[in-house]
Amino acid sequence: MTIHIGAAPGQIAETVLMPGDPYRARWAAQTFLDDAILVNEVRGMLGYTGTWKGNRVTIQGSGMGMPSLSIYANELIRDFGAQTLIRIGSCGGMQAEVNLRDVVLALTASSLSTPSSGIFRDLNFAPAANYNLLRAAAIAATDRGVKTHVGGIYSTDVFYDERPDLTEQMTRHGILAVEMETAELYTLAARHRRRALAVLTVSDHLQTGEELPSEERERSFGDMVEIALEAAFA
Ligand SMILES: O=P(O)(O)O[C@H]1O[C@H](CO)[C@@H](O)[C@H]1O
Ligand SMILES: O=c1cc[nH]c(=O)[nH]1
Repeated sequence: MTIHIGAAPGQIAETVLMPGDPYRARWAAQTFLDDAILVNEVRGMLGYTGTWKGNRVTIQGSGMGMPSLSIYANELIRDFGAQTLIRIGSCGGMQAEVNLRDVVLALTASSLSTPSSGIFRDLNFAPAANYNLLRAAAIAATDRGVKTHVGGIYSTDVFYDERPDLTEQMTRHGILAVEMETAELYTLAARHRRRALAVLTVSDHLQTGEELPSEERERSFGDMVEIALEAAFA
């Protein structure tokens, strides 16, 4: 048990999927895991542990933004021994070819700052995915026939952005999508020698203003969860 995760020792699996939304953690556990049990509800940040094809998996909400994810990822790694951490999140498309429902596999995550920025100071550390997870996820997505993009994403601190110039620069430099957690997840994984990946679903588009209707989200998010599970145990 830690300050933010009430699970007993041994209740967290070595493989952890991390959605921002705790209700997505519950839905994914109930939909994809066998024998899922609730292992955390501190602050309503739900976590479940069960099995997928016989493999133990925990699905733990991270909350929104890098400071929140940083708390959960740190405790999962340092106190519960998590080895593989895969974010399953929504993102906003930033390129014309990145459409609603597409999956984005984050090769790298650029950011203006992360909770780890104080460590790097003026060094531009490049947070990057684990290659084996990324490759396995790309194969799983192709096998499922899901339109998938692999490339750089942008992890921002603010959803309501007052710096449109930053979005413009990111788009200009080929960044595929924006979300709010991956840069810190990849940085923590590098620091602690763990495997990390972000598998994202495009839920809206910054240039076109399109949004995925809520009733269609579940099917699209389902592809993302299964790609993450297949990559974790490839
Ligand atoms: O759908 P999740 O995983 O929460 O991810 C995205 O959605 C939230 C913003 O609405 C941020 O957490 C962002 O990263
Ligand atoms: O952080 C996010 C997540 C989804 N869509 C966005 O535009 N931003």
